[in-house]
Amino acid sequence: MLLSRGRERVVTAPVAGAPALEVSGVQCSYGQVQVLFDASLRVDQGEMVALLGPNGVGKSTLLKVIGGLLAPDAGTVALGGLDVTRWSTRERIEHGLCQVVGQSTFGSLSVEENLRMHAYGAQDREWAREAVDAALAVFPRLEARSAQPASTLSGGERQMLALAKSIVQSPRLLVIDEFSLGLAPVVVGGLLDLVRRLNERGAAVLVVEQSVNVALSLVDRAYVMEKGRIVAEDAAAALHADPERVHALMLGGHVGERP
Ligand SMILES: Nc1ncnc2c1ncn2[C@@H]1O[C@H](COP(=O)(O)OP(=O)(O)OP(=O)(O)O)[C@@H](O)[C@H]1O
Repeated sequence: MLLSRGRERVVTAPVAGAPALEVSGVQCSYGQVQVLFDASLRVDQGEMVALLGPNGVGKSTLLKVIGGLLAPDAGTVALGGLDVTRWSTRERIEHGLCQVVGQSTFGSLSVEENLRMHAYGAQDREWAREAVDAALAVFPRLEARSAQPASTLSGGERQMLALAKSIVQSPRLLVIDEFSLGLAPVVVGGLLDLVRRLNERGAAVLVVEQSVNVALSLVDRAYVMEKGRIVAEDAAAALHADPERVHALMLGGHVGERP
């Protein structure tokens, strides 16, 4: 089914019951150097999943493939049951993908202007205004700073703004890369609550996170990546209960090989 919203937008509705995200057999290279080898993972609708692994194993590269920033040499990416492997990043966003990478904001614009900019993509002014108000209501710290330039926000507040943008977008799939990086534990705790709330509002979540404890406290299931391959997959509770196994996996051991 095709949905039209605004002049240029033609968005395809997801297939009922299909996973929010399905990555199958992805191979990817930078020049002659292959970085991803047959990488596959799935995030069901309403599910929260973590992608774990030591530095440099290919996690961010896989996120770039999911976001359409890198074309895979082989394999497919499906969002809501639709093969989007050849879709542009913009088309994927219109189809419900939102990627939160770092603390990306426009520093010279105010908090509110940053949010409105994201909402403009909707080309529906009334909806945009409501979405910005709803996002500010979820983040009282941002609401109090709505007129302040984003460049003057703290790291945690900037991360909140990045997440608030995702509320404005109402994504079906929220992909977050390293949101705890450099933030105080109390701020991370608040952000985790907000991601849970976004999930309750219907977003499936894929999070790449260096801190295993942070990730496992949030998600239902986790994949572990090593040297461009997914080498383990388990329920977060099972991984949480077996810190030695997780430690070995994060050090690049081969414990708990994927069948
Ligand atoms: N633009 C690029 N050109 C060439 N090589 C790259 C490029 N980006 C990443 N790489 C290499 O690809 C490999 C995987 O990098 P990637 O950033 O995906 O790993 P990661 O698991 O996200 O690491 P980290 O946890 O440290 O962020 C690394 O060896 C990295 O040096």
